[in-house]
Amino acid sequence: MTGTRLELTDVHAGYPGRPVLRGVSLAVREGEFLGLIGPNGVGKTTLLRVAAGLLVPDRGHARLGGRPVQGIPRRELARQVAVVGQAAPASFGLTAWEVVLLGRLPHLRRFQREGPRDLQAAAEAMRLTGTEKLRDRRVDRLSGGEAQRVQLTRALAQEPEILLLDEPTAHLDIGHQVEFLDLLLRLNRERRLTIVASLHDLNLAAQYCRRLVLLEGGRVRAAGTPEEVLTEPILASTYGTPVRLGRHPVQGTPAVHLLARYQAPKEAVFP
Ligand SMILES: Nc1ncnc2c1ncn2[C@@H]1O[C@H](COP(=O)(O)OP(=O)(O)OP(=O)(O)O)[C@@H](O)[C@H]1O
Repeated sequence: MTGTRLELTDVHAGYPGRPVLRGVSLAVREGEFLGLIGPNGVGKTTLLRVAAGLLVPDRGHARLGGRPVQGIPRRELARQVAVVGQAAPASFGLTAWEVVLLGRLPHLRRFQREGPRDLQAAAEAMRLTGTEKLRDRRVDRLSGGEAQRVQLTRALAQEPEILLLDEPTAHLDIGHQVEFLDLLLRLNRERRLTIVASLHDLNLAAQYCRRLVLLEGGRVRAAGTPEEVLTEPILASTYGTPVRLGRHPVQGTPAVHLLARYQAPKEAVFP
């Protein structure tokens, strides 16, 4: 029996004049790979920010290993939780290697320089994500996908217990999407890294996550296995568009087919 790593209890959170989460409760078990899904603006990023201790809930609690996230000193929190956000943090002029080394900061004392152990962790993370080729490139001159892979590398160099990822595949081509998610799954299974990722691609979410949490209206609309959450009625009402559910031909996981609502008359289609 594995324990709960991260727990949100009746969390209400948002921004001045804009309540977003209105009573979200969820528990993430140790070694779990949880997918967070839901329409634009529903609060996925906000939930991840609360979990990372970057946003204080107005009501309710976020707990990490049973302790209130807000009470955990910053550096200690950063040794436990790594975040890969949608927007890369400002890193003007830094090379990929320098950005990856930033992941070691929580492990260093003030003014302490990186030692062999830190250099090794950074190099190992680059090897895992296949970003060695980008090592000496300036990150502000990388493509969106390359920059995203460097940010994951920084997060892995941090050697966290929990990885929180906000739309990690947003800028990636299909080859890199699969490579990225395969890597996450491998880290999850082989190193028991606990992962929470917000994902818009419901098919990828179904293929990679054993459990999904669907947000709607600031609350959890559905939580469970992909089969339990990805149903035609739930998706149609949450996303406001009809869908058809099928099966992935190889993995057997739910496959969501979108239905175009506009049918062009045949004669209007150019040869
Ligand atoms: N810093 C902010 N100040 C004010 N409002 C914000 C801020 N950040 C986000 N919001 C608003 O809070 C709501 C939830 O945003 P959030 O980014 O959590 O949604 P999301 O589910 O991650 O969306 P998406 O799928 O589009 O990335 C949105 O209406 C957004 O406009």
